[in-house]
Amino acid sequence: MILDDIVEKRREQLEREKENFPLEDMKEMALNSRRVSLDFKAALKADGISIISEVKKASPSRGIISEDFRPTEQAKAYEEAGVDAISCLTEEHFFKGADKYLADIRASVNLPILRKDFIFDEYQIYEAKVLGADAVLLIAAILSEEELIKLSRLAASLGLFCLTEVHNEEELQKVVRCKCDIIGINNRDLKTFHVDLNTTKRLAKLVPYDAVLVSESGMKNGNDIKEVKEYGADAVLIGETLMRSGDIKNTINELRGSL
Ligand SMILES: O=P(O)(O)OC[C@@H](O)[C@@H](O)c1c[nH]c2ccccc12
Repeated sequence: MILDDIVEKRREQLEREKENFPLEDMKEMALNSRRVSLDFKAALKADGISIISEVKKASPSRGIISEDFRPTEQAKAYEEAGVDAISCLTEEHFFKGADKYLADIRASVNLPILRKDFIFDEYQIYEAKVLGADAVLLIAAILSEEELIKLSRLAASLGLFCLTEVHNEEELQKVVRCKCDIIGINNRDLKTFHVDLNTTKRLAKLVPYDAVLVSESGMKNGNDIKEVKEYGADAVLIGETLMRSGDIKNTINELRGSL
C-alpha cells in the first residue's frame, strides 16, 4: 500500500536528518527561535473561500508535475496573485520536496506556510519551526489518537498551527475527539489515489461548526471550488492545477470565480 511505502521511506529520510543534525540540537534551535508564526487559522477563516496554494514538484499519483520547478518563484507568484497561504512539500522521495524549498520560500514571502509532509515524530515538528513554517500537516491515517494529541500539543507549544487531514468517517471522529480545530478533508484517497469531491460533501456534515474546514485535492476550476464551498469548506488546498498553470494570477481569479 502506497501510504505505508511513503511512511517507510520517510522514516529513512528522518534517520538521515537525525544523523546530520541530532534531535537535541534541533529542539534547542526551535525553542530559541524568536519568530512569531503568521496566523494560518485566521488566514483560512477570512471572508469568502480561502486558497492554500501548494508548491509541489512531483507526486506518486502524477509523477513529475513541474519540469522547470522553481519553488521560490512559484510561491512569490502565488503571493502576488493574492492567495491566503502556501503549502510546501518537504518529502523527498515521492514528492521531490526539500526542507530548503520551505526555508527559501520563508525568506521571500510573507504568507503563512504549511509544512506538507508525512509527520510522525517530534523531530519533524521542531524542524518545521526551524525552517520557518507556520503550520504543519498531521495525517490521521498514519497517527494514533495519542500521537495526534502529542504532536499537536508540541506544535502548539511552538506556536505552530496544525492542519489535521482525514479521508473517512473513522479518521474524522478520531480528530474530533482530539479537538483538532483545522480539519482537512482529502478528496484523494491516499491508499488508491482515487479523487472524489463527494468526500467533502459526506464528511463536512460531521465537522464541528467551530472548526475550520479545508477541502483538499483534485480541484481544477471555479466550479469545483464553488461545489466544495457549498458543502461547507472555508478553504481549499490546490496543488497540481496551479503548478501546471502558465498564468497563476489568471488561474487564481478563475478559481475564485471572479473572472
Ligand atoms: O495537487 P492537488 O490534487 O490539488 O492536491 C493538493 C494537496 O491536497 C495534495 O498534495 C495532498 C493532500 N494531502 C496530502 C498529504 C501528503 C502529500 C500531499 C497531499
